[in-house]
Amino acid sequence: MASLITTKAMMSHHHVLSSTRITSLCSDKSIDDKQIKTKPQISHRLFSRRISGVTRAVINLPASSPERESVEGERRCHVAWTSVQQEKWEGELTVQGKIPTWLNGTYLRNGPGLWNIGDHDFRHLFDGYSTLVKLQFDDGRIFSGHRLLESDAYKAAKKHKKLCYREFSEVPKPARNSFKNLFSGIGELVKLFSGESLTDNANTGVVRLGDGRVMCLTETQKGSILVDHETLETIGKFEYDDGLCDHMIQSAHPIVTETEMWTLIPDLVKPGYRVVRMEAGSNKREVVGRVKCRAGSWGPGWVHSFAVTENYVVIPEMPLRYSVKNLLRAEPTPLYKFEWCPEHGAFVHVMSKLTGQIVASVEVPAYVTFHFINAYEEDENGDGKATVIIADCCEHNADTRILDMLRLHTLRSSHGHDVLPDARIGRFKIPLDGSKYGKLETAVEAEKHGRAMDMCSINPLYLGKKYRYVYACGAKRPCNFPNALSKVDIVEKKVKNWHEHGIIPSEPFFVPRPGATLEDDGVVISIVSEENGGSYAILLDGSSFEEIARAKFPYGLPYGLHGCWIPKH
Ligand SMILES: CC(=O)/C=C/C=C(C)/C=C/C1=C(C)CCCC1(C)C
Ligand SMILES: CC(/C=C/C=O)=C\C=C\C=O
Ligand SMILES: [Fe+2]
Repeated sequence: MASLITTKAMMSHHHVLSSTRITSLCSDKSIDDKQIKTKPQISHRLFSRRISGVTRAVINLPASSPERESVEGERRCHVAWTSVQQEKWEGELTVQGKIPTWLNGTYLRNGPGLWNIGDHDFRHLFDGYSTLVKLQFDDGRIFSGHRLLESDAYKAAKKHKKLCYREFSEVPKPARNSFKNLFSGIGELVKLFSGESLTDNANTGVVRLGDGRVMCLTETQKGSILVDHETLETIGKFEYDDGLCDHMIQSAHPIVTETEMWTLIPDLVKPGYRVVRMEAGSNKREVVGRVKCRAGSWGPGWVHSFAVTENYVVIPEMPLRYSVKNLLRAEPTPLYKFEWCPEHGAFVHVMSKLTGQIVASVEVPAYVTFHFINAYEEDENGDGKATVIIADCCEHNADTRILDMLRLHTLRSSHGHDVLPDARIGRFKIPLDGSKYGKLETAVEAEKHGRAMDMCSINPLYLGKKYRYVYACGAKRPCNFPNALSKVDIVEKKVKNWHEHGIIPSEPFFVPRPGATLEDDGVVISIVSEENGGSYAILLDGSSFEEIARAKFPYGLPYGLHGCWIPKH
């Protein structure tokens, strides 16, 4: 059987893994002929298909695969939007350059990596099944691997060869029998509001909790799943022990420190958000306070992420709002489960972490953001009392088109075309003096980072504090998706960009050097999908933003979303 896994990788992963644990379909030398014949077939039925109009990259397919023949001569789509071809792989990567000796630990990245079940192709980037990728840095070497997360949604899809749970844009097909339909329609409604039909496909983020547990997340509360960061095995659901789960949804990006976790739980019935805190080591979230939405009876604003300062929680109320009407629709609307209601205002609320009281609630210009970057308190009078909250986010110029640009068909068919809507670093200024209005300004001229801005990270030691550097995906135009890594100095308003032709890099993740005193003393890690179907991990110097090292994967990895760092103990 032809395999892309190089001999070197096959030999060297024995350094970290016992051979019995190597279960990759292509890399395991120990599997016998029978397994070789059956396993890839099972895998191909689930994983490998032609996509309408375009074809998946074929680089992972065995030379003899019938799939290879059927795709020869057709246009390939970028590997970033191509499903992984096997459930798991592990091996050592060959490093070019030199990994800093202090970089010991695991970078773990989550993201949707499988976008089809049987004959059914998913519609949206956010629908894909969670695929974890690890880069384990060990004394200058990198041991790597990927693995599909064993969520109930993925396991059911694999077993029944069809979609069984509601994903971001996909809804399982109702039963065919029309008599049954009436009852099943009511049943579906009940299942939606009980959360039963919602996905637990935790494909968005991954965090290391203060007690060392590693949790994958998405926007459904069921989609909080614990994993083993070394084997990438799924441990099981994170069981919240607090009775707050009837609220079904959550922010995909909790804010986690060594001692606690903060998150937001939107309330679809009485539009608002619960602000909750969970102590490290606990499974119990305590409600610190509640924010009532300003836009009256409309659904709460979509809250993918939020921000904190040292003393406050910054809660966005975007004009892009959850829509119960759209939630009930089987077919997606242009804005999926949301609706755009700028006429009802855009707001930002600020809550005291200590008392749960709202200390500011301001109207701001309309905005669209997935990701807050950071926030801090500014003391304009120099008397030690905060007068204004600064909150920065990746802002899409209040243009909701970005949500639909992330449809897989668009991503696959428009590579190289300049169709990516402009984005910027949006800076909210929220006065703490009771003013009605806050400001939203462009922090740094967007042209300097190619008018794309998303998937950000900062030095985690500056969380909630005055800071200077943002690492994010920017662009080298023309492009249909952020295709560069950018380091933005928001104080000096300077940008350093890193780009190679045809690439799609994932979130640049900053890891500080232990003992460093400068904010940008550290490295930036990203995983890059290449136009030729390959992929590599890249390490940039946090200060110069120049390449320090790279390590090629023996196969192409799709785009991924967010990552975390787990230091070696
Ligand atoms: C990948 C990513 O960034 C976002 C994923 C969001 C998901 C899976 C949202 C799912 C939802 C449902 C399945 C129904 C309820 C609404 C909503 C939270 C949007
Ligand atoms: C990948 C993305 C936006 C890119 C646009 O420029 C958003 C991802 C959101 C979820 O994590
Ligand atoms: Fe996100």
